[in-house]
Amino acid sequence: MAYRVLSSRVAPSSSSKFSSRFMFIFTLSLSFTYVCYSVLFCSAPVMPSSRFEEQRCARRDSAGAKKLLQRSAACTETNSSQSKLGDTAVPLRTLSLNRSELTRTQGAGARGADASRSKTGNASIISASAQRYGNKKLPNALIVGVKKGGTRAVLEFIRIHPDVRALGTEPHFFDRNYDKGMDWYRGLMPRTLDSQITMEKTPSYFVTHEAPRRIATMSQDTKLIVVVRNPVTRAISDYTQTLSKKPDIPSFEELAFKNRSQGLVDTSWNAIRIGMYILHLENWLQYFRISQIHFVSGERLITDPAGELGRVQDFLGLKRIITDKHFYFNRTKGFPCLKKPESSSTPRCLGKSKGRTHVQIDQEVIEQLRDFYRPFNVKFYETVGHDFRWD
Ligand SMILES: Nc1ncnc2c1ncn2[C@@H]1O[C@H](COP(=O)(O)OS(=O)(=O)O)[C@@H](OP(=O)(O)O)[C@H]1O
Repeated sequence: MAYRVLSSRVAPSSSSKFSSRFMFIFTLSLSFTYVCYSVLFCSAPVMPSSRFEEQRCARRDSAGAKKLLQRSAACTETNSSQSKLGDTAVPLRTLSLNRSELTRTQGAGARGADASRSKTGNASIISASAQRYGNKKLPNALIVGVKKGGTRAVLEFIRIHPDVRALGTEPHFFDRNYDKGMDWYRGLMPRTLDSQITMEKTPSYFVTHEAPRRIATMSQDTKLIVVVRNPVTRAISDYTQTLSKKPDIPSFEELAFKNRSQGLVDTSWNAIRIGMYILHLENWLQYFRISQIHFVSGERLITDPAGELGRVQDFLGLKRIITDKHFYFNRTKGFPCLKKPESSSTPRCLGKSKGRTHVQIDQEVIEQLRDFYRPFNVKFYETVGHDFRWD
């Protein structure tokens, strides 16, 4: 038999016994090493260690906004569970992108996507990204008045700030459209990142009796901005605007007085009533602390826009980014305008309806109206703690 032949041929000697034992032990230790190696390292690609996965997700996060959208479910789950555990090693971030990511990842395409910002002259990359990736939120700050005070200028200037996103049109939610509901209102808002402030301006809110209560119902933390201007000049500006639309209306004097010789002013005329600032302010103070309301001087907004905007930025808790270097005085317009923004080739002034030539009003009429407004102004200065020097 073959076995017998073989056995007889290879007779076991003591040295061969030793070598086969050695081979057996060597093979066994090799196998043991292999098993240990497999257990320790080879399973990693199948079930990655959480630390490895954290680092991988973190690397992906820092790779930018676009890649963020391609995040794997594993990354999301990892981060979610971390947030539950309060682990801050890899912060939980869904679509709230940080500034450096946005700056790095968004190029000319994103800039082009934000048409409205380009139009306003400072389509920052961050704002463009906000429009694409942020959420629509109810405003945290409102420019509530006053009509013809300079509200458009404040809105257009403050929205240069990368941490502000503003609705360009006046939504009139808290006066005319309140019955449309908060979801309708929110839907009008631009998308904002978590770090950004959402704003809108509707100057008629300041004189709408229900507006303060309604705004306080939305949020008692809403920051309010009121741009005030000499009430006499404001009334003339208001009248000039109405006249441009309806040339057949009575003269300013006829509308302003019930009886001019007796100096009896018609306070039922809106152009007059709006300028009685203290009366409207008292209504706001039923719902908001005075510290929640910031008053911009309409006069200084023209002579020193950077100074006024500096104070607005402070009030909103923003870094002072808008400074002198953003403005130039346009001689043709006769007003400060925005300098050429980085993303646009043209400087930008406000439209033709801002900074109109006023209708000529008799100096005596102006004096009579000054006298009329003086006590209201004095009370207003005392309440807000600032003398606007309209007298
Ligand atoms: N930079 C700049 N450019 C143009 N106009 C400026 C500017 N800053 C303030 N103003 C003054 O803004 C006044 C218009 O105010 P509003 O924007 O609040 O008007 S409105 O209520 O929205 O219709 C407008 O009033 P009028 O001069 O009577 O037209 C301006 O005096």
